[in-house]
Amino acid sequence: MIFELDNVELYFKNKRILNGIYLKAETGEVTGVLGRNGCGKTSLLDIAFGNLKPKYKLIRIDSKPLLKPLYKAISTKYLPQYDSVPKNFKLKSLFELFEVNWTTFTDQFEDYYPYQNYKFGQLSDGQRRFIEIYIVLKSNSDIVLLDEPFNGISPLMIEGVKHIISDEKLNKIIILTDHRYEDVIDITDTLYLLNNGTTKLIKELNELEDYGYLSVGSLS
Ligand SMILES: Nc1ncnc2c1ncn2[C@@H]1O[C@H](COP(=O)(O)OP(=O)(O)OP(=O)(O)O)[C@@H](O)[C@H]1O
Repeated sequence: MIFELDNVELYFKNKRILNGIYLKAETGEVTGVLGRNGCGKTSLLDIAFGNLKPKYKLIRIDSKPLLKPLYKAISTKYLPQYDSVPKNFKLKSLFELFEVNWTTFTDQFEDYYPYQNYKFGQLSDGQRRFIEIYIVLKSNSDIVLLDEPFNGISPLMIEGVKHIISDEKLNKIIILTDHRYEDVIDITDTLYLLNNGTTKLIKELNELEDYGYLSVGSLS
C-alpha cells in the first residue's frame, strides 16, 4: 500500500502553519518526520489520521484520492503525544481490546509480568508510554502513526521499540516523528524534514544541518 499526503494547507487563526506538504509512505518502510518544536509535526499526523481538518489536503491510497477520513477508510492506529488510555483501564482488558497477546508480551518484556491486573494509572509514566506503544504497534492495522514514541522511555526500552518497529513495518506503513533524531534516522527508510511549513525529503543527512535543524558538526 502507498499512502500520500499532498497539498496540505493548515491555518490556526489566520496563522499559516503548513503549506505545500508532500509525504509519501509505503508498506515495508518506516517514514520519519523531523522538525523543530512547533513546526507542525503533530498537526501533520492529526491531518493524516483525519481528526484535524485543514483548509486543503489530499490523501491518496495507491494513487486513488481518499474522500473519507483515513481512520474510517483504512485500519489505522495512532499513538498520540500524550496518554490516551483511561487510567482505570486494567492492562488485561487493554490487551484484549487491542487483541494483543499478553503472554507474548511478558515473555519478551519480563519486567511487566506482575502487572496484568494493574490499572493503567498504577504504572509509571514511562511504563504507560511503553505499553501504549507496544499495543499500537502490535495490534492489527495497515497504517501506524507514532507521535514521539521514544519520549520518556529508557534506553533499553527504546531499543525494544526500535526492534518492534523494524518487525512490524514488514506488513505496515509506519510514520513517526520524534525529537530523538539519531534514533529516528537509525530506523527510517525515508526521512522528511518539516521546515517553514513544508516537507523536504532528506537524501543526505548533512541537509539537516544545511536547513538549520541541527547545528553544524552535530552529525560528525
Ligand atoms: N489548537 C490549536 N490552536 C492554535 N494553534 C495551535 C493549535 N494546535 C497547534 N497550534 C500551533 O500550531 C503550531 C504547530 O503545532 P504542533 O503541535 O503541530 O507542532 P509540533 O511540531 O508537533 O511541536 P512539538 O515538537 O513541540 O510537539 C504551533 O505553533 C502551535 O502553537
